Amino acid sequence: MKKYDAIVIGSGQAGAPLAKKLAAAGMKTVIIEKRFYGGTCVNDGCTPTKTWVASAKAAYMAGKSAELGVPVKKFSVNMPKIKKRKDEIVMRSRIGGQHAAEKTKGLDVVFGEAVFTGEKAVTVILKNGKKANMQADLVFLNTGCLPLIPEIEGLNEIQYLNSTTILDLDYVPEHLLVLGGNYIGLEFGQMFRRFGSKVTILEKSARIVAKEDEDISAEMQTILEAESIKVLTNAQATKFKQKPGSKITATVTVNGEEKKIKCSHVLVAVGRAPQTKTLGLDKAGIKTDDRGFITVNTKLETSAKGVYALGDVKGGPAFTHISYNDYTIVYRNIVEKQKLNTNDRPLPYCMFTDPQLGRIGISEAEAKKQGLDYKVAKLPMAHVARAIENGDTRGFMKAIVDTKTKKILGAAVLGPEGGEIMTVLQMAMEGGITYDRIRYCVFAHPLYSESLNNLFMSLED
Ligand SMILES: Cc1cc2nc3c(=O)[nH]c(=O)nc-3n(C[C@H](O)[C@H](O)[C@H](O)COP(=O)(O)OP(=O)(O)OC[C@H]3O[C@@H](n4cnc5c(N)ncnc54)[C@H](O)[C@@H]3O)c2cc1C
Ligand SMILES: NC(=O)c1ccc[n+]([C@@H]2O[C@H](COP(=O)([O-])OP(=O)(O)OC[C@H]3O[C@@H](n4cnc5c(N)ncnc54)[C@H](O)[C@@H]3O)[C@@H](O)[C@H]2O)c1
Repeated sequence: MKKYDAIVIGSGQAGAPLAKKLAAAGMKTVIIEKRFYGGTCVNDGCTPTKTWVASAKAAYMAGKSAELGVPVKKFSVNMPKIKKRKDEIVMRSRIGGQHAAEKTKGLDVVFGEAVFTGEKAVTVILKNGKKANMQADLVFLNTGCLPLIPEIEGLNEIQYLNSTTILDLDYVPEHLLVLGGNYIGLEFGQMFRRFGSKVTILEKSARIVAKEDEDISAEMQTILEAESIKVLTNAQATKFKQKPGSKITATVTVNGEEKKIKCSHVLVAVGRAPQTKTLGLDKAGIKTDDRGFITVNTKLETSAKGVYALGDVKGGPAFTHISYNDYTIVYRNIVEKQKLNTNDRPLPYCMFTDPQLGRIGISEAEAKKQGLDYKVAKLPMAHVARAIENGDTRGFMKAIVDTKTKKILGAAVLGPEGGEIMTVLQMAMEGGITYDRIRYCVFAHPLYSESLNNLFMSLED
């Protein structure tokens, strides 16, 4: 039994930086990874998808360039090259992270699957089949999630894709049927439409991006439909069938009516499930909720003292920046003896459709539900000088403000550089800068953010 000060399980966006920092702080640390160093963000999430979003944007711009007076007579999508570029960027990031960890003094990097055998005791089933037993007073779980696969008749008999396996494609599917109309479904759906696939999106809720305000869902749908993406809401697949060598037939219910859709590929994008089943959590007294997510307090400590869960595996918002922030909270509390908790942090996020949807704070629906005294400022991108100049006026900016204090409570920016504009508003929120000040702020012309003047001019005092 090897004794460490800290065991980190999973090399995701919390585990990898945490392990290095703990070792640098003088704690003998081991990080255990069963698959690829860097976890989801680097290998199957943000890095590969945003690399493909860039290729898809290039295809979109090539098709649109005539509008800007630069006709591109003929262009093609070279999927093997697009995949190779993505693989190279992923590999650089994966290997870079792994080498940096391996070079860190006081840190052991072990490849294998970790399983609890007791309180603070872990066995690793190594890649060569051998076992390694280890123990530590502090254990950090950063085991992440995997795509959730719903039980639908015939789904397991077809070769469906998920957000990981779709990244292996080196060709463009003829007709991609996407289950799920949120982050993964919309980002991949738009991407593959731009690569040349016919795309149909099935969303079980009454609208896509269903957690956002209704005007966001409606505008997003208009944007996608303008690219000839078929969006079906109140829609669910009930059965899949495929005869050898022929197309997949999906039986779907749309608004209660049954119909058949023939497609060449199916992408399942209906959420993600935690990787906790095989961890042996019961051996260590670590509790989960009914969906298997690890229960933590606001300091990210689990029901077992000295065992922490970070990132997606603890449930709640599943974003790289949240996982990374989890690491800083845990590290600063343990090593720097601070008293940080998860309640005090903002929750920004950005959906990387084109245009992006940048979001921070509360939505209009939430303000209404909470009975707040609020006002809504709204500005169509068609009124934004930079958007007109760039020839892309899709979307709008929207901010929810407190009527009395004039503070910004939340914002949604669906438009070009929506994530960056949202971040400007996030900084104003964090700094307590009120909307009446932003209205007269001097911003460089003609930036998108300059239009925050006009956004808040739209409010009557
Ligand atoms: C397609 C896609 C696109 C995304 N795009 C974005 C985006 O643009 N922006 C954003 O903020 N977020 C995005 N996300 C979400 C983001 O990737 C995750 O929230 C983020 O990676 C956090 O992951 P994590 O740190 O919780 O763990 P992960 O990165 O999932 O790492 C967990 C690691 O633990 C390992 N592991 C699991 N069990 C064991 C075990 N028993 N023993 C050893 N190792 C184990 C796994 O192999 C894995 O490497 C995207 C996700 C997907 C799927
Ligand atoms: N840009 C980003 O930050 C980004 C990008 C991709 C993924 N992610 C993260 O990954 C997580 C997973 O993304 P996701 O899009 O798979 O999950 P999600 O939970 O965000 O959305 C799943 C969607 O599928 C719908 N759905 C559920 N069951 C369905 C069914 N049987 N048929 C049709 N629709 C169904 C849901 O109503 C929902 O709209 C997200 O929570 C997000 O945090 C983030």
